[in-house]
Amino acid sequence: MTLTVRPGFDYTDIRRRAMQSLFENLDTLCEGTIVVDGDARIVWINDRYARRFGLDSPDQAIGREVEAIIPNSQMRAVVESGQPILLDILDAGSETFIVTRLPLKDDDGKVIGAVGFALYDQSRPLQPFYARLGKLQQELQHARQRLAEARQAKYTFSNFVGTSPAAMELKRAARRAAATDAPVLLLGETGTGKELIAHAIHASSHRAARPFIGINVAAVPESLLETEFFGAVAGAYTGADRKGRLGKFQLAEGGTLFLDEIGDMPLAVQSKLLRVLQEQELEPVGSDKVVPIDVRVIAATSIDLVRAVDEGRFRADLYYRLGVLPLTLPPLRDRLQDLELLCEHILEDIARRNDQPQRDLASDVLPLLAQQSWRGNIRELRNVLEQAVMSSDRPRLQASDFRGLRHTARAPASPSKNEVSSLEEAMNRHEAQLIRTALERSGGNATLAAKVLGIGRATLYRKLQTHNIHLNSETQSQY
Ligand SMILES: Nc1ncnc2c1ncn2[C@@H]1O[C@H](COP(=O)(O)OP(=O)(O)OP(=O)(O)O)[C@@H](O)[C@H]1O
Repeated sequence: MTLTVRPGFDYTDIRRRAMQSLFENLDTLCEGTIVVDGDARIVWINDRYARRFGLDSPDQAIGREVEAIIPNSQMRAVVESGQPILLDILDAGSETFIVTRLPLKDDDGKVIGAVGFALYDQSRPLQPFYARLGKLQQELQHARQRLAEARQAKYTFSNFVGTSPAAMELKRAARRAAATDAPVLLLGETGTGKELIAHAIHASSHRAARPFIGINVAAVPESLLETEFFGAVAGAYTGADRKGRLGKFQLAEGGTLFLDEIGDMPLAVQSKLLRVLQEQELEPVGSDKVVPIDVRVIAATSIDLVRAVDEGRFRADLYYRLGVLPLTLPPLRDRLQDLELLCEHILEDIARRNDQPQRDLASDVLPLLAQQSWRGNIRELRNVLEQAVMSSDRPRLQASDFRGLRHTARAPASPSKNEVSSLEEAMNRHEAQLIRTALERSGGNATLAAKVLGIGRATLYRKLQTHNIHLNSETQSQY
């Protein structure tokens, strides 16, 4: 067809010249030019490109399948699909090219081949972009790695120090829980190691390679809790921001979500959480689409959850759902047998963190520590040891370095209200109970138990006989 839109101008000729000039310019300016036929066999390749791929002359390439000369070539894909690849990176062994590939069509529009131009090699004009890209990629990789590390479990069961029967039983039960996928409810006073055990359960579960995400329910303002948990789509007004954001459930996908202080969760959020746990899917705030989730939940609380249920502050159905595997962490005062080991472990940690030699404890310190009530449990023990380390230069800490700790025996438990008996009988029973408790808490160490009770060791042995209390051979060997 001859176009004569404007007299004196042959548009077909101009188009032909434009194409020819484009081809010739690209051929001269480019690192390489290649033309293949409908079977992706090389019809033409320029000198420079042929040499790049180890040929002495372009003739050696003619008629051969393009991949035989350029192993990663995508020319066949262009021939087969008829679609251009306008910008791509061709990895050619030690070199990388920016390439463009166009299909060649006959007058009927049938694909009869393709032409490819290697625009630049990376050592030339794109070098600054490559450098920048490489740097950004490296930064991204580091950031991803840091994030992945932050989302890994920080502790394993080996970090849970303790060999007392109570600690061993807890670890056994927690290991059993780790082998299942059921929700776990960690109960216990503050500082007993609930968070540590949550990490350890995740670390030895089949989800270990996936994220561990923790959230302290009590620390998040009520108005933000829903978004924090379930996320929000862009545009949903959540009081925090208008941008969409992922919730902790989505961040924990495939892994474990640790809900600390679950007892502080408002009732409205409890209902939504229950639905999510039941349905295994959630709706981000402001969205009408459900997102399936695969997350194992470990919840923890230091409040009396049964009482919260009785008082209507915590949903009974959620309590049962979360409490499939309840684990109660023993308070420190019920495992004083572990006191020495814990102190050693904590003092070692303090020394490592401060890059100082490790301190140890004089013989009068453990009995003093054993007398404390430890309401803050191991966290409080750590604080007390840290303070003593800071306030003293002695390599062996003395009782006098523990200012603020009092030498007082803790109040004994009160006898049951239902018991009615003679005073002598009650006193005897009470004394036996006190001795048993002291022995239990001092891990069977009679010297420690005698100190806690404020009596001599000989007196203790006499009383053991009177009350027919036996020491097993394992604990006797420590006296
Ligand atoms: N058995 C243990 N062995 C060693 N360290 C422990 C042990 N239990 C707790 N700790 C340490 O005591 C501190 C408090 O533990 P953690 O935060 O796990 O307690 P928690 O029960 O979750 O407390 P809270 O209820 O206040 O959140 C941490 O530094 C933890 O590493």
